[in-house]
Amino acid sequence: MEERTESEKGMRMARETDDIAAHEAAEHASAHVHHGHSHAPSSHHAGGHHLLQVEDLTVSFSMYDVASGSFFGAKKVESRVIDALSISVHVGEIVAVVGASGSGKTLLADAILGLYEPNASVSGRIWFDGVLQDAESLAALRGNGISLVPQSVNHLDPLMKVGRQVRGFSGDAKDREIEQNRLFARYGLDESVDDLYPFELSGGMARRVLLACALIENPKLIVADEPTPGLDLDLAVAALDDFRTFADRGGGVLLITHDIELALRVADRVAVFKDGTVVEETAVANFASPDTLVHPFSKQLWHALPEHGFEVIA
Ligand SMILES: Nc1ncnc2c1ncn2[C@@H]1O[C@H](COP(=O)(O)OP(=O)(O)OP(=O)(O)O)[C@@H](O)[C@H]1O
Ligand code: NI
Repeated sequence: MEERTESEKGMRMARETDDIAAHEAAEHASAHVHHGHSHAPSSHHAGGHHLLQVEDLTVSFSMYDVASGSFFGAKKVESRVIDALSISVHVGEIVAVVGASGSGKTLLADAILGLYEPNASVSGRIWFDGVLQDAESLAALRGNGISLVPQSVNHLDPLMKVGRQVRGFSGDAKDREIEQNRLFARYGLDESVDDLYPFELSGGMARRVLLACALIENPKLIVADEPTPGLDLDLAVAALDDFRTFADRGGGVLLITHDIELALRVADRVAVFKDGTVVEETAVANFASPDTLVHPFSKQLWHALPEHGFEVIA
């Protein structure tokens, strides 16, 4: 019930330059994680900013607590599902977000895309490409700088043929068609899929279509919310390799996934998510051993990996 409730209507607009200056200073004071991938290391030092920077993000929902009395006397309660979360993605980087089901990963994706449920109240700061955003500007960046690979295949328009959806409504029609053909070939989608409606797709095909929709928009940042379930291993690997290529060419990827093994293959850093916040943000290399991981939950995740015997430690 403190200052957070003041921002019911969306992201607080903290446009004071002092804020940003303080943030940049803090950023440069903290040690950067360097990794083996071949992007220009100057890209984030020169500009002094991240591609994406989320600070102190909090998302709560107001709901009626029917357990608290009679139905009509039910109190309205606030449930905080994302709590003071910070995360960043540099140019050239894939940051994997791993964690338990229901820990708020999809809500983080939604917040970055400027998608809010009517009963949500959101506070915090999100910078994209060095510019502080609000709910409206994030919504404007959707498909136009930031692309989402949504978790649910229900995001496809049920009444529009697949090819039309993949090509979208901006850009040069001819270029889009060429790119569509390339993506279809890449993901083993037959030409005939162009003419299908979403309900005619299998789950795996729908996933591949969602990937194509995001990649064709030529974004700077891809937020991928569980992009691989339902894909064969080689298609999942192909999808992640594409994210790697995309990042190496100067993009950024926030990769939300349950598949830690696959994530470790391509990511530069891992953000471990628990109960609505990032408990540890670490270089992929630190996942080589539980000793280089700091938080007990990260160690638990390590032990639960298949090659470490699915060991569950209380
Ligand atoms: N509109 C809403 N109103 C109330 N609670 C909500 C709403 N949307 C999401 N939640 C709650 O927020 C929590 C986080 O949900 P979210 O979908 O972000 O989790 P997740 O980490 O993506 O889970 P999964 O790994 O299963 O996809 C859940 O407990 C969910 O029930
Ligand atoms: Ni989710």
